[in-house]
Amino acid sequence: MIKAEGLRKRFGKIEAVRGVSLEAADGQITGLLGPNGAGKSTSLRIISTAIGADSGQVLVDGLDVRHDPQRARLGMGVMPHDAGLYPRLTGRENIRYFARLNAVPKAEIEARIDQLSERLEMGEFVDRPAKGYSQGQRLKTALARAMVHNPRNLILDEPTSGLDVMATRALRELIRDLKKDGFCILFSSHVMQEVAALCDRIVIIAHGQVVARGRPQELKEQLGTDDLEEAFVRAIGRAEAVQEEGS
Ligand SMILES: Nc1ncnc2c1ncn2[C@@H]1O[C@H](COP(=O)(O)OP(=O)(O)OP(=O)(O)O)[C@@H](O)[C@H]1O
Repeated sequence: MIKAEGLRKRFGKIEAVRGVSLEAADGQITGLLGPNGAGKSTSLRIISTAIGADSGQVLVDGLDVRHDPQRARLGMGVMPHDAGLYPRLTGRENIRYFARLNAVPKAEIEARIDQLSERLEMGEFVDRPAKGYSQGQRLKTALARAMVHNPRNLILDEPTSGLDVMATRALRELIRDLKKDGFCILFSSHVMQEVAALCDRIVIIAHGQVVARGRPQELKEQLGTDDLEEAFVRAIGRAEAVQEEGS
């Protein structure tokens, strides 16, 4: 369970995140949806402790990430926007390195990697250097790495970006399976169809602020349309109108 309250983050003159609050429950898929530059990655980076917020609070399974970042991190698996693999290491070595960082008992590491490699259908490439990986192979390795310490909360930043149709479908299936297993999944996307296909709850963000939230059906009702894509466009349009009034 992830709970963020009043997150704010400024980079010089740019206020990237301006009071974002959101909740992602166990056994649910929560989508953070917004156009380019809306503040999705920054919010997820704050939640996953990659960067600190200027203000606001993040609780992961009730633990305040600022007070106990190490313990909070053990409860989270994070797949950043750029997979961030070490190119000279093989997939297995990348995953093993993370397992050690996250205090997975040495005796369990190889079995865990084999299990994940099978679940994610990594095949022979897991033992090849990451340097030559395709985008899909990079993502699978990054996901295995995020899951190696068996965290209950998964944070995925644009997980399907750059994947072909088949790989996107496979990843969606996997995310649905993880949901059935009770994981709390929070992922970001700028593609409405992507979020519509997967999410139980959607949080729409624009200009660093949450502009609408709810189940897909609730969003359609709130924004007065039967079409989820149109609902997204209307929510963003309203945020832009408010932004222009204020400037
Ligand atoms: N390290 C940084 N230094 C300066 N500005 C930054 C930094 N990180 C993010 N920003 C700015 O903050 C704003 C929000 O960026 P962010 O990456 O969170 O958006 P996003 O919603 O994830 O966008 P995208 O869909 O394009 O990845 C943007 O204007 C971006 O340029």
